[in-house]
Amino acid sequence: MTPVPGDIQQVMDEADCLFSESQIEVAIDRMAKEISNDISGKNPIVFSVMNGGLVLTGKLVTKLGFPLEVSYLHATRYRNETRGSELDWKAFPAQQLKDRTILIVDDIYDEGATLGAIVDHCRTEQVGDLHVAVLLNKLHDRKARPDILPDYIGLECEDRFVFGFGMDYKGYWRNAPGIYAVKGM
Ligand SMILES: O=P(O)(O)OC[C@H]1O[C@H](OP(=O)(O)OP(=O)(O)O)[C@H](O)[C@@H]1O
Ligand code: HPA
Repeated sequence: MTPVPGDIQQVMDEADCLFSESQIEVAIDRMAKEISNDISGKNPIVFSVMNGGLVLTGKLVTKLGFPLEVSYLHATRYRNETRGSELDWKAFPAQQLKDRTILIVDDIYDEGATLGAIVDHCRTEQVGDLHVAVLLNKLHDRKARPDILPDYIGLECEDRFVFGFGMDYKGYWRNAPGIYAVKGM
């Protein structure tokens, strides 16, 4: 058996809980209502931004009571680190995006470079109608593309490294049911 790295359990034990599971559920319910008002009846494709968007996407789509397709894309720039670097496109959307209504779903809007690249790709592919949903907006003045703001934001947090509900600490704790901040970060 490959052991879990030594600091992983300790990070959870010492973390500050920023949002509980029930607070997150309330936020997702609100997002689902807002999204339904905007794209119900538009035959959208919902793209989960892997890996972080996985948990929110799963929760969110069960609350959208109209026909839609679910798919994924994978753009990553943190690679299990706590600082982002250059963006690596691991999987572009497989579908034709031209003239489609698209909903991009991700866990966190931090510096925004990831979302910026995804929006640029969607525009290049001439999507019809583009919407972006994120669970968490991290509040700071380092946004790479201040012109791009997600249409649907679940919660806002202070400028700390967070994990849980899709977000990882060194690849772990995406499965944590709340949102936590690493002690001292
Ligand atoms: O706003 P930014 O500063 O660009 O950061 C946000 C992005 O970073 C994380 O992905 P990550 O690169 O960790 O990939 P992963 O989800 O596959 O771990 C997160 O899931 C977002 O997609
Ligand atoms: O604070 C964060 N936590 C986890 N993943 C992230 N990706 C960007 N920012 C973060």
